[in-house]
Amino acid sequence: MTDWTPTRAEGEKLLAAFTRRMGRRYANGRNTDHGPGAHKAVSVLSPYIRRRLVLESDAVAAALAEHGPEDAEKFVQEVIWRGYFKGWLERRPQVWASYRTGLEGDLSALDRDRRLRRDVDRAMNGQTGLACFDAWATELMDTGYLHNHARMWFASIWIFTLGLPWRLGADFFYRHLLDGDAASNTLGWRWVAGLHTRGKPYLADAQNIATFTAGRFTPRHGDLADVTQGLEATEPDGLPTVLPLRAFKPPQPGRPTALLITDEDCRVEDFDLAALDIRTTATLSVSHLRSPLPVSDLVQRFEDGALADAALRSGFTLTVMRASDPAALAKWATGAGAMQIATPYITRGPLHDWLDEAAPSLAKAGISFCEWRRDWDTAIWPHATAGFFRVKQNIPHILDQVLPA
Ligand SMILES: Cc1cc2nc3c(=O)[nH]c(=O)nc-3n(C[C@H](O)[C@H](O)[C@H](O)COP(=O)(O)OP(=O)(O)OC[C@H]3O[C@@H](n4cnc5c(N)ncnc54)[C@H](O)[C@@H]3O)c2cc1C
Repeated sequence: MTDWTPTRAEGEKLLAAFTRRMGRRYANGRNTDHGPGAHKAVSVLSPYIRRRLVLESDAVAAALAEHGPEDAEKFVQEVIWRGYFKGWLERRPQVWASYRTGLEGDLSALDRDRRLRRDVDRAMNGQTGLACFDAWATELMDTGYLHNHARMWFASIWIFTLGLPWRLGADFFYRHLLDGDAASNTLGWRWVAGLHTRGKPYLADAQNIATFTAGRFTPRHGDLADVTQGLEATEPDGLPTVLPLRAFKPPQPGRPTALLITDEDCRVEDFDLAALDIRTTATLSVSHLRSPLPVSDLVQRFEDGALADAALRSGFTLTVMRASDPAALAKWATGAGAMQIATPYITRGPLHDWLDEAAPSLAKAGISFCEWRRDWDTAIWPHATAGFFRVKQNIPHILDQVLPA
């Protein structure tokens, strides 16, 4: 597959190599999971797109230029799913907060319930006896990647066949996926569980698995649960209200600035850095915040590499920080005489939570926290209030806003 070199150059190389496959070939072949080392029908760009080592707009522009709007339609839509999920969680941050609280509850239940712990351990270690599921668990841990269809089957089997708490499965993914993303992962699991499109759970079907693994796995029908109902009864109040997008402050030109680079967006060079009076620059590693449990070494290494690459491209000498004591952020900025921290927009997720904890010490030190939001997000998020359909209908309009004519 790929050696996962976490750089912008490697991401762009992968993008260039996959561009000729973004048309009909992608639309027809993308659902087949050929297994580790053979994911040729999909781009495997997600660890790069997730950190904006590759931009969604560049991937979409490449697909359209090579194949035209009709043949590139499916690829474009898939890339836009990511923006949809991110926008959806920005508009319903309550869902992220309840995931985190619920996960804490599920983890304490694991401490109390030996049988549950045994079953969850078996599932995570690929020891359930269900060949396809065990192979996906192993692939995830060994490579940090799983094909989209495998993610759907795996989550469905975890929830409905094995009867395990969905948040523990989402946490397992989040700790191991190189592309682990608070929005796509949490909402992907909720979608399978029937909590996102309420009442429509995703059913892992034996014949579908055999067909779309090209016969690598042939589970029997009786191995998998018949799913008649999702988990919607566990959230009787339904989805929370859609909130307005949160307000944010853009960096002020000329003010003494501390530039912060995180794996939220590893291309700070795209922003107008020359307008800022940059006094200090730091990378902040945050992957360990993904879960109360240890996050995989592959994820940590990818993040370290991506941050080092971003730092090198920024051209600044910098401090390497790890998100631990939230008060350290204000100390770093004031220590350099900065009055504002500038960073690409931080979406809902563990880093955002950590920054909430850092906010009182920043306010006390008189430091404003400033963000740049990319046009891509600004164009998609206003439509991310309900199902994907609303975004899909607006794709031509979104593309007009973000792609040069
Ligand atoms: C339970 C579950 C959990 C998931 N967790 C994550 C996650 O943590 N991070 C993540 O980036 N994706 C997640 N996905 C979405 C999807 O599986 C991956 O984005 C995709 O498999 C990445 O592989 P690729 O780059 O080869 O995709 P390609 O098919 O080549 O697609 C191109 C790009 O489009 C985006 N994309 C494609 N499909 C989706 C989708 N369904 N949702 C959101 N974006 C999409 C990705 O950025 C991807 O790199 C999850 C899906 C499910 C069902």
